[in-house]
Amino acid sequence: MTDRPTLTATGLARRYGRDAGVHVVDLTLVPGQVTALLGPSGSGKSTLLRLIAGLEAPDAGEIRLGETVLSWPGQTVPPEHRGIGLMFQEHALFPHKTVLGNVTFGLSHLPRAEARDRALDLLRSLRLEDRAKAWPSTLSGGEQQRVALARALAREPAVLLMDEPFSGLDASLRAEVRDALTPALRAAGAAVLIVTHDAEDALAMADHLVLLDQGEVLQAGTPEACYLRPVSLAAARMLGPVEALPARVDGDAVATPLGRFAKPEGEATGWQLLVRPGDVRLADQGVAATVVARRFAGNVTDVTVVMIGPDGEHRLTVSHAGPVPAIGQPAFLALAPDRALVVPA
Ligand SMILES: Nc1ncnc2c1ncn2[C@@H]1O[C@H](COP(=O)(O)OP(=O)(O)OP(=O)(O)O)[C@@H](O)[C@H]1O
Repeated sequence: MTDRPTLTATGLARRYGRDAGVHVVDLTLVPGQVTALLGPSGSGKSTLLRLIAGLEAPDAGEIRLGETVLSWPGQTVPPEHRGIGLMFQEHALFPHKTVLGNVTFGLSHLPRAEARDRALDLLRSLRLEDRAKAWPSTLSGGEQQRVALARALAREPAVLLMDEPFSGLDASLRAEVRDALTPALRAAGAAVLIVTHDAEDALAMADHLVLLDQGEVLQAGTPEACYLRPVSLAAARMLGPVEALPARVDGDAVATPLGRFAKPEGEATGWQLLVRPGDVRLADQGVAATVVARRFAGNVTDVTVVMIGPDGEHRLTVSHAGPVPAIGQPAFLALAPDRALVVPA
């Protein structure tokens, strides 16, 4: 595999009106790594993707691929000259070409036999070799998705941009296709950017995760770091349900309704404790609470409890595997110190 360049976006901005668009964003896409860009609707994901694809020019900042400048204010190298592959939601295959014909389509610059070999290698890596002669209309949604990916990878792009690649698939197929594609994506050696609003897809696929909200990067890092050490309530919420409890500074600790925890370094006007439903356990001893609601959810039960603290009542929902006290009964709560997420309020 040849060495492929890294894509670097620095100080990138594209504004629509006063607030919309992307504000100042830095992003690095490394060859052989999958970066997931996660954000709610309207957060600027598609805008960022269009800027990187060269479909739009930025208002400020620049995009480089290795040493080559691809975009700068008001200017952009056109999409077809950027060495960037695109796979958008509507992954329309050519209906009148076979699977193999679809994958070799962009390889007319290669001798036929070489194009065919490369396409067959890719189809093999995506477990599609026995569908090479099939027509697209005879493929399942998941197979069509994989053919579209093979077609995008065939040209060996330095960067591959994928916009909501799994949005057309139902939940069970989605996980299967995603888990089949991820190793093939890494092996292809391109710098991959996946745009998604699905936290599960992002956590499952990404080497590097970027959380985008209102046109700004809230946090970037490994999925584990973003999940276990969120920088704010907004960042934590993007990766799953979380509740906030008050935290009062007391020396070098914070006092919370669930106990005392270390105060993070740094200054803030106030702090809060974030709690994910699976991180609090019902234990034999701990913080006293009363069960006010229970909901069976398969391998866990979601238990809502009320705790009475010096500063009033706090309600919390805990996902607990195992026996749960009846409504109205006492329960004792325990939060492991390494699961205490104390962030600025
Ligand atoms: N061409 C445009 N003209 C004006 N406003 C735009 C344009 N494109 C996007 N916007 C605005 O910029 C913001 C970001 O839009 P963008 O499509 O990038 O978000 P997104 O995160 O991709 O959303 P979704 O998940 O719904 O596709 C939105 O407020 C949108 O209305």
